[in-house]
Amino acid sequence: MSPAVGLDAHAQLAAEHEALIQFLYLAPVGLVQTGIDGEIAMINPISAQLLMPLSRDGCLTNLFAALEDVAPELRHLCETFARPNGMICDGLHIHLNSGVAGKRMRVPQVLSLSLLKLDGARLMAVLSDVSEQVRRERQLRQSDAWLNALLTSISDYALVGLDREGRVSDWNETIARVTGFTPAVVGQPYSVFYPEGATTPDLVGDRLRDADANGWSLDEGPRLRADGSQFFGSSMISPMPDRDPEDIADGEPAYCLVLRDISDKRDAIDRRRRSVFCDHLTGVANRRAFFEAAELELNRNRRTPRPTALILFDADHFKQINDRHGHPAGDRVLRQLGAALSLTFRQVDVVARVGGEEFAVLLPSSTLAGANAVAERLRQLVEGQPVGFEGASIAYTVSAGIAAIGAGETIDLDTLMQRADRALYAAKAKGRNRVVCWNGDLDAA
Ligand SMILES: Nc1nc2c(ncn2[C@@H]2O[C@H](COP(=O)(O)OP(=O)(O)OP(=O)(O)O)[C@@H](O)[C@H]2O)c(=O)[nH]1
Repeated sequence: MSPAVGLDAHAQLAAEHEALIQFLYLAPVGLVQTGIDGEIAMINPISAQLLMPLSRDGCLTNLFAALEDVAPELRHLCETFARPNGMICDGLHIHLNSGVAGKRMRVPQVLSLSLLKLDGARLMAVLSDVSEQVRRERQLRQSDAWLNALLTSISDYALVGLDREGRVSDWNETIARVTGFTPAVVGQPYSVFYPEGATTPDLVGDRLRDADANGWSLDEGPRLRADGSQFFGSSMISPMPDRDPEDIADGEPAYCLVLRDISDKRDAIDRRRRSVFCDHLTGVANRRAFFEAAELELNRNRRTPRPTALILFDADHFKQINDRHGHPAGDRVLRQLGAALSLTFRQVDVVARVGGEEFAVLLPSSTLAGANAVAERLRQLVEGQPVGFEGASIAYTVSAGIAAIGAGETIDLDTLMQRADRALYAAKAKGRNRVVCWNGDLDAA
């Protein structure tokens, strides 16, 4: 090798060494190069900052000595490392609180140390402050422990995570305890906990929107266990706190459903509800309950367009029944009609007595044709079932008028009621004991 070439190579080596030193100094982690006995040959500023609080006399000359109080095993670990090079320890957590004075915030509490044997004479240590990460992990473990304690100790609540579409996002013991459902329930809409007719896909979505708008949505009524048996329950849905809907991936929990078995409170709840919202004679909803429910449904309808139908039923020649058999007999007929309506319509339909012998039924998510079919079934049922009263058999019939809101149509409740009323009037005019659906011609007539 000529002297000139040797000089060039030497200069290049020196430059590379300089660049390496620069890197070590600027690296975002603590780096310390030591001899095999821990004597420090090079230390970058971050390491110095992390290790200085550990130094007893204020000078850092030996890594093992600096860490003696908090990681006394380190020296022995290196001495017994037999291989010529390799990783002596990787991400060893060194807890500083016990040996180091000053536990104020910002003073590192936990260091992570990786120690690499470079060759027979040199070690390289990589140090970082992982206090925050360890604190978060501990917090997470504590929250998990709390949650587990809750999940194992509560017996009459089921805590169900729901995804953005209202599907069960994960399973836990409380779901099994209250409903008997296995992990196979994951991915199913939460209506799986409702008996048939107690909710519809539209209502499932409505409750989620209500929870978004108001912070929560509560409903009470019959609930279903996995074995098909029912219980009286309350369902409270609330959006997961502090979660941006945009950030929630498919299948991740977006809502929390608290399903509670309140069978023991059913009587009290029923009594309270009946006294405010039920018609005292027939037990179906009263006028007030009907108009409240109908307004609510039409508001939902405006937000999420879908068909909704309204049927008005009126007992035919009811005055004659009263006149011929007496008022108590008339009352019996009205009670029987209320019961027949409750049995014929779904639980999501609102059956109400809105006048003396007039009943209204609001059918969410139903078309005119669908409502017509059920109204006709009810008409035939009444016609074929005379009411027994004090030895007399009282045959009677009903007439019905139906109006509906098509998906995307916006009609207010007054207009809907007027249309159903006109259809009912037409049914009476055509001879009674029939069902008539509203159409534009009725308005003209
Ligand atoms: N028993 C009983 N009768 C009632 C009650 N409320 C209203 N009525 C009676 O229902 C009858 C309604 O009579 P109308 O409005 O003339 O109607 P209708 O006889 O049914 O004749 P159409 O409706 O035209 O077929 C009246 O006689 C009322 O007194 C009630 O709670 N109990």
